[in-house]
Amino acid sequence: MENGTGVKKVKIECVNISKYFGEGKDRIHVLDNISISVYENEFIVVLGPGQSGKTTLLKIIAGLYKPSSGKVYLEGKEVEGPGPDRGIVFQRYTLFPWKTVLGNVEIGLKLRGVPKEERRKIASYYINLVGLSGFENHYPHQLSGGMKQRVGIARAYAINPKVMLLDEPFGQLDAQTRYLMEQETQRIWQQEKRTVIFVTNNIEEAVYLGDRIVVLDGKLPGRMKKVYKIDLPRPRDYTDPAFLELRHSITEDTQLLL
Ligand SMILES: Nc1ncnc2c1ncn2[C@@H]1O[C@H](COP(=O)(O)OP(=O)(O)OP(=O)(O)O)[C@@H](O)[C@H]1O
Repeated sequence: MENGTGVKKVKIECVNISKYFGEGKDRIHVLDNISISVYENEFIVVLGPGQSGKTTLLKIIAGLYKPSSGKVYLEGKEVEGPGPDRGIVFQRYTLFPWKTVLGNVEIGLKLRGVPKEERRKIASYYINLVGLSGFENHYPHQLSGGMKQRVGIARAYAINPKVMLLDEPFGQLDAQTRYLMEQETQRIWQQEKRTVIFVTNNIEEAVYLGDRIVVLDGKLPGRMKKVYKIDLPRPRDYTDPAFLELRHSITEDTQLLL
């Protein structure tokens, strides 16, 4: 995170982001004055209950929505639309059903005109990183939910984005698979550091993964309620007393909201 001079480099900066949808009496105020600086290689978790504007915030950072006011900067440059410098993993599986695992992971590289041999090499590396070696020629319908999200993560990594944006990627998985995927996410991130913004409504997941947790208020418009710094060593352990204590105190702090 530090650049050798002890100064942390800001990767993403959200400045006074507010967002409204609709007009007149149908106008909904979804986000209010959100400001966050995310440092290089930091793992930021945005934690909030359903309908607190988390996905909207992520889509604004992705450039898929424009903020009603405020600005997002990536490495100091204003975000004006989507781009390959941001890799996105959504809650719902967004794989192409007619493409194999390899085809799905390669797609971003193919679109950028990376030659076949090179893209195969890059895709194979990331398929291996997410633990799917041997499944290159499988189609999405042959994969479990956890495996599909692994493909989504490999695909996002393969384009070598500056920032990874993950929107409740494990929200659809059963509890067991979710734990496994959280552990895998931590392992992958420790192996291949990236700046990550990870959205969830799950406190335990937030404490397990985050360097910092940004808590959004429970009712619309989403406002920043509190920011926690999580200094627990990695790999983290769900049963470690320090982990449980933090989880407990964040739950107590936010129980009216979550
Ligand atoms: N494209 C849109 N058009 C109109 N309203 C929208 C749009 N996207 C989001 N909203 C409004 O914003 C509110 C918050 O949605 P958002 O998906 O950002 O919240 P969230 O915290 O991610 O919720 P969840 O955890 O349930 O996915 C929604 O209730 C909806 O009213």
